[in-house]
Amino acid sequence: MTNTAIPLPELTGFTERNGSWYAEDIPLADLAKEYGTPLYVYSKKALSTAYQAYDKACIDSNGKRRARVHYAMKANSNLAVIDCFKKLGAGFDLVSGGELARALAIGADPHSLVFAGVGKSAVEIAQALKAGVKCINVESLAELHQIQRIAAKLQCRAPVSLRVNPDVDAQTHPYISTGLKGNKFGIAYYEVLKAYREAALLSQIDVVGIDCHIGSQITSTAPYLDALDKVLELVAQLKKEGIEIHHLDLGGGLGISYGDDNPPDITEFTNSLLNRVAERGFGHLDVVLEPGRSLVGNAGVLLTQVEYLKPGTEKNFCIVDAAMTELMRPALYEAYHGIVPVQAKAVTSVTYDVVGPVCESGDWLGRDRQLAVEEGDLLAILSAGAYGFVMASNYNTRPKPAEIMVDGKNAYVIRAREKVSDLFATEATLPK
Ligand SMILES: Cc1ncc(COP(=O)(O)O)c(C=O)c1O
Ligand SMILES: N[C@@H](CCCC[NH3+])C(=O)O
Repeated sequence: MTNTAIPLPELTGFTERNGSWYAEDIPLADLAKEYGTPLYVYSKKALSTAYQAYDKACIDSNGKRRARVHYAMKANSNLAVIDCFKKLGAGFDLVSGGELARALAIGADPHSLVFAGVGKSAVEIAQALKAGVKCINVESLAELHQIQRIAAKLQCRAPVSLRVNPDVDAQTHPYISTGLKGNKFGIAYYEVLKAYREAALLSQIDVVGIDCHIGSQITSTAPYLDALDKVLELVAQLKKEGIEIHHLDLGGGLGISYGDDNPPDITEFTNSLLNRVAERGFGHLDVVLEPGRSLVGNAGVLLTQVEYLKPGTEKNFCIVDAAMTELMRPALYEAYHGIVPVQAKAVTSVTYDVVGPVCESGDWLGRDRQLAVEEGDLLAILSAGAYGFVMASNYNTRPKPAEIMVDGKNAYVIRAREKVSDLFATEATLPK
């Protein structure tokens, strides 16, 4: 039992039965025994359920598709995860040449790829153009001209959307707000029309859409609707000027529940946005949605073993074998993740800070948690499917953990644990 005041998030693929936690039909303890810890475990059922919730709202009551999901793979780019979404019909939102390579490696249709990012390199722009992506989301005039030059050199045309910075407060952690005028992202609202006029005159540029993404872990629909209204005003003005937009990219950012957050339900949220687009008379536009976290966040847990219990006068520490190197969110954003013992134990519960072995006091995974645990027990850190493994590092020469996908009674290794020797295999000492 965890006696924290914060409730556990609602989970699809992970359940507690008679005091033991399962991933679908497999006890988490069996996975830890077979594959070791720390270990990322994902549920295929949870991925599919979240995707289907979006897809349901993307199709109107007459069976017409009004929006498409382009999964933002930065949240979790394991090939098995992105392949699962590809098979369900998703396109992808990419932010680097590396992510483009992943999409191509699973055979994604280039026309299902949107390439975003505030600082795309010339090499990445050329890679995207050569691959034939659906659209490059442009974040500055300087980048627009860079794309024009590269497309001229490659003798191709570049399909672009301009990313609008609507100056809307997404009411999220300041590090992951992207739609305020003080953020580095997008083109300032008052400069967007001018930028479109300029884009329309460039020989290699095809203006195909408009884009907006206001932040991440957003738990209310209101800021989306504010941003959407502002974007649609621009689309109307562009139409008057003869600049036709074909698609409207509303970005991602819908939050999940980590415990006591209360984000809107995926289908309701998507319906609110798409209904607003139709009400304002823009139902003819193709809508692109770029969710990341809301598709994968609650589809993954991080398993870790208790190494030592260290009682103290100020604090009691539960020292585990996972750290900020496996899950950086608490250290970076003071983010909360539910933590549960994988098998309930009849021992006294104590308030602990759950911390890792890394040499930083910021290396904590949970603070002030009531846990009934003994050394050697397993803990599951919940809601770790998004921005978990992808933000892992090798700090302290720690190998990155394995990732496992559970599908019913079956478990697959979708990434092997790194070997320590791989971590310095490309380094060399100086010649004598
Ligand atoms: C442009 C863009 N699209 C989509 C996303 C996905 O966001 P989230 O994982 O919050 O849905 C992000 C990340 O914030 C982003 O920067
Ligand atoms: N890494 C962040 C989200 C960043 C979203 C990408 N723009 C998190 O863990 O919450």
